[in-house]
Amino acid sequence: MVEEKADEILSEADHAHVAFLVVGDPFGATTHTDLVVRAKKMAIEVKVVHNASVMNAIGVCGLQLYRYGETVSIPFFTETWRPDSFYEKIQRNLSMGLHTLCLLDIRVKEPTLESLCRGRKAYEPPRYMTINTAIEQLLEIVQAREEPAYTEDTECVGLARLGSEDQMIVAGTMKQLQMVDFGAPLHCLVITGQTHPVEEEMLYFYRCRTSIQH
Ligand SMILES: C[S@@+](CC[C@H](N)C(=O)[O-])C[C@H]1O[C@@H](n2cnc3c(N)ncnc32)[C@H](O)[C@@H]1O
Repeated sequence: MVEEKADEILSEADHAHVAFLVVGDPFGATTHTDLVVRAKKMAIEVKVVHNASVMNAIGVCGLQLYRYGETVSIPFFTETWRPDSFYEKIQRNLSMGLHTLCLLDIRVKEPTLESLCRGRKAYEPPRYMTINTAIEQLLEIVQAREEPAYTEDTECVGLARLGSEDQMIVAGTMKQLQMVDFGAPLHCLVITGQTHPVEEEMLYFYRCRTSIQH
């Protein structure tokens, strides 16, 4: 709705107070910033209540928020659509020694192919990308590259259900993390850049061992 029918949200503000609730921080997504820009252009007063975001909650793994480069989003690959534009961003971050936060695709309310053809409303079951699928796709796109920015031995941190009682954080190589069952969504992944000794000390607590880490 915020992407396609923002006008409906904004036009209500003519005669009523409108609240727009988001997951995470309102400025954790560009579409929300766009909504504020449009509201301001229409002279609608905007008040923001900030919230915790995945963008700062990942600090829990010990990698310093100051030492991250551009965040990337990893979409589900399909048979015919396998975009890899995130690769250059990861490469750039790693060349500067910076960490990369990878946000993983969420597919909810996706119309089924059948419903699109028949004009009836039916949706695919929701899908949330796991850390395992993200790593599989990340490794697939470096297969054909001569000097890949990362390999299956690159250090990463996988984080699941951040902020909940059963959050799970495991540090290890891509190959190691691929073997871990992170459980229910949401998942995200950090590709580790150069680390400071204090970052290493903290990562030690989450290092991939034979038992599952919490
Ligand atoms: C498009 S981002 C939206 C972020 C949100 N606006 C915020 O500020 O937190 C959604 C992605 O962030 C990551 N994410 C959000 N919350 C998370 C959590 N609690 N634990 C792990 N990953 C999370 C997942 O990869 C998820 O698919």
